[in-house]
Amino acid sequence: MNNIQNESIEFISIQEQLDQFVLDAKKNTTSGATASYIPALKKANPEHLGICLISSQGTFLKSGDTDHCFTLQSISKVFSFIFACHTRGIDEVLQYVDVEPTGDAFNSIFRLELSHPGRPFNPMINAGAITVASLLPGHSPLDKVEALLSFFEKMIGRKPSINMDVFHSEWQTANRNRALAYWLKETGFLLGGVEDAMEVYLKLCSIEVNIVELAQMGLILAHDGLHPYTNEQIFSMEIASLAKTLMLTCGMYDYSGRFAAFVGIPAKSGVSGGIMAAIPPSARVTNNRFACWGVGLYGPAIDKHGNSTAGVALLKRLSQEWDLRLI
Ligand SMILES: NC(=O)CC[C@H](N)C(=O)O
Repeated sequence: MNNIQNESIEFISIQEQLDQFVLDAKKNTTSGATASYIPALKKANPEHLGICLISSQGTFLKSGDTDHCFTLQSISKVFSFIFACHTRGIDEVLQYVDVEPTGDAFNSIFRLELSHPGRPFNPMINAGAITVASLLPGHSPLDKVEALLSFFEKMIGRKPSINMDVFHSEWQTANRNRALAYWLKETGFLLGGVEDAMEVYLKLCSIEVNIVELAQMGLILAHDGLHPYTNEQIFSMEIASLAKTLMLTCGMYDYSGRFAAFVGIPAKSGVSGGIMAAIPPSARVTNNRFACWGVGLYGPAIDKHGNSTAGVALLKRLSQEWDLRLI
C-alpha cells in the first residue's frame, strides 16, 4: 500500500505540486494585512497569491493569481544598487554604502547616528537605497529614473512604467524617508539635493511589473548577470554575486536571518507584497542540475517585518519540498 502511494506521488507533475503548494500557502494570507502606511498600497486585495518560476533552460511555471501588476517597492533596491555598481564601479559605490546587515526595520533611522562617519549599513534598507538613488547616472531625477528604466528594458524586454498613484501617495507621506535623506545629506552620504534623491528613490519604488517579469529579473541574477535567452551580459558576475549576497543577508528586512536559515535562497521583498528570488542550479526540480531559476511572487498581505505572509510560507515549502537551499 505504502509503495503504491509513493509511486503515485512521484507521478505528480511539478505543476500540480506547485498548484497544491500555492493553495496551501494561501491560508497564510489571513495572518497579514496590506501596507497601510502607503495609502495606495492599502487598496490591494489581501487574498491574492501568485507565483512564477522560470528556469535558465526554458521551463516555465505559473500558479495562483498571476495576472496582477504591482509596484516593486524595496525590490527596486537590488537593481538600483546593481546599476550604480555597473555605472560607477563597485569600489566607488561601497565608499557610500556598506554591506553589513542591521537586523533593524527597513526604515529605521537610529543606526545612522551610531555608525561613524554615517555611512548607511547596506543598500537593501531605505537609508542605503536613498544614498544609492543619489549615485545613479544622470543630471536630473528624470534622467536617473529613465536610465534605470532602460536597464530594466534589457532584462524584461519592455520599459516598465511608474505607477504615479503610488508615487504621489508615498511622496506625500514620506516624512521618515525625508528624515533619513536629510541625515545622509548632513553626513555627506547623499549626492545632490534631498528632494531630487527622494524623487528618484520613490519613483523606483513605484515601478510596476508582473510576476513573470519579476521572475525574469530573478533568473538573470541567478544566472550571474547573463540573460539566458538574449545571451547579453547585462551586468558582471561580480556584481551579481554581491547583489545575491546582500539579498541573502539583508533582503528580507529584519527577518533576513530566519529566512536564510529556513528557506536558504537569496530573495528580496517589497511592502507591496512582491518577492523576487534567485535560485542556484538545483537537481531536484527537473533532474537538470545545471538549470537555475528565477522566482517572481506576489501576495500583498504582509507581516510586521514587511514580507508577504503567504509568500514566505510558499517559498519555505518550495525550498523544503524541492530542496532548493544554497547550503
Ligand atoms: N520595504 C519597502 O518595500 C519600503 C519601500 C517604501 N517605498 C518605503 O520607502 O517605505
